[in-house]
Amino acid sequence: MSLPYEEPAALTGSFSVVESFRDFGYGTEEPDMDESAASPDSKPRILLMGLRRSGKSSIQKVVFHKMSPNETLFLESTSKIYKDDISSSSFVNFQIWDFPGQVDFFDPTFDSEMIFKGTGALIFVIDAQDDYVEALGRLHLTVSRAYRVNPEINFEVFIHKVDGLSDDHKIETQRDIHQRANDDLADASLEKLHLSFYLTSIYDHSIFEAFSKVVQKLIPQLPTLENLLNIFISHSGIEKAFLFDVVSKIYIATDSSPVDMQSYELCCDMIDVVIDVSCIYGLMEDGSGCAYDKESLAIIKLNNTTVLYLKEVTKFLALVCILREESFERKGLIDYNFHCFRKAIHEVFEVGSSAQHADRMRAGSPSNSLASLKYAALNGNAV
Ligand SMILES: Nc1nc2c(ncn2[C@@H]2O[C@H](COP(=O)(O)OP(=O)(O)OP(=O)(O)O)[C@@H](O)[C@H]2O)c(=O)[nH]1
Repeated sequence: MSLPYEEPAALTGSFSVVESFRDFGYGTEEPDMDESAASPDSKPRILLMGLRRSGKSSIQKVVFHKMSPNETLFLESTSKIYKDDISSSSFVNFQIWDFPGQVDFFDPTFDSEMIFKGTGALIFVIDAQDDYVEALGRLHLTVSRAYRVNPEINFEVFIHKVDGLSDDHKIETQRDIHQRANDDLADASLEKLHLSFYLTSIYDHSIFEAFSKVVQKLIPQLPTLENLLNIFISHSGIEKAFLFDVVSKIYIATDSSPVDMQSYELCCDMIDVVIDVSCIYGLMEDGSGCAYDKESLAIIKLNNTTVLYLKEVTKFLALVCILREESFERKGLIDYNFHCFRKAIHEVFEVGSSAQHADRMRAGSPSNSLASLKYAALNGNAV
């Protein structure tokens, strides 16, 4: 039985402007004429590869199309490359190409030049519940071939379906796969080819976390975003802040304190609550209106003196913060600093018109307002 193709969540339809990066095929809030004219195939891409039934389509459907994990049981095997352009619904502005498990690199119709040249990341999915010897052989063949065409690709290995494994077994499997894959590369004198490994499952948040990290590596402005988040939280008494792509719940940046899974899950759940409540009570009677827009703001006080604070940053992005109740007493300060932060984010992504962008590029100077941004410090002084 095949499931009908699922449109991204309801909130996507209400978005009206395009927000995206420029350097890696990302644009500005004003739709760029060149980009809108560009063929979807020219967009940078993330490839999902791996053996049959390893879980590639499930990952793509769960992360980007809100399919519930249980529904993936009914997904049919992919028989040809499925190109999914998610840029209309998400900040993540590239294509995801889902490959069929039986792809044959030696088939003359397989154009590796065309496929690997415009690729930003290649995700190789290994089913950890299955015998992975064949998958390791396939991984080696795939990455070595892709590396020869394009050494700039980020190679990411998802050790997938780990929900069926005990904690010890997970660690052991990861160690073993890591060791064998790198030995194979060393034997082929491909030590420079770097593989990153993630333990993933569609039945918890690990798949969103892993995808977040894959996407972050493709964001040229990541250090700037992290810096802005660091400044924002340190001046506002906030413990942790994530910049979320609302539709996919991928976090595209966070401050430099370590991410613990629980905080990330808490923030993901908050997004779900906000969107659900907004869909029920925020839309017009005829169903028109936006579930997520400029006014989107939510504060949730937990019974352990923790406060969750969500605010709209751009039409695709939300800032979700975790802070203590005492710090939230200075809400005015937080709001002021958020205002500065939001402005800076818009500057980073060149929210201005494409003409302004071109002018700045010609002048070679960063934006003035970003340089002159002033946060209010906790002691009241501007910094
Ligand atoms: N337990 C578990 N099962 C999963 C997970 N992800 C996917 N599956 C299951 O794995 C099976 C295969 O998933 P698909 O997404 O169709 O696999 P695929 O790699 O796209 O398969 P092909 O299209 O044949 O290449 C489905 O029954 C999924 O429900 C996971 O994280 N945990």
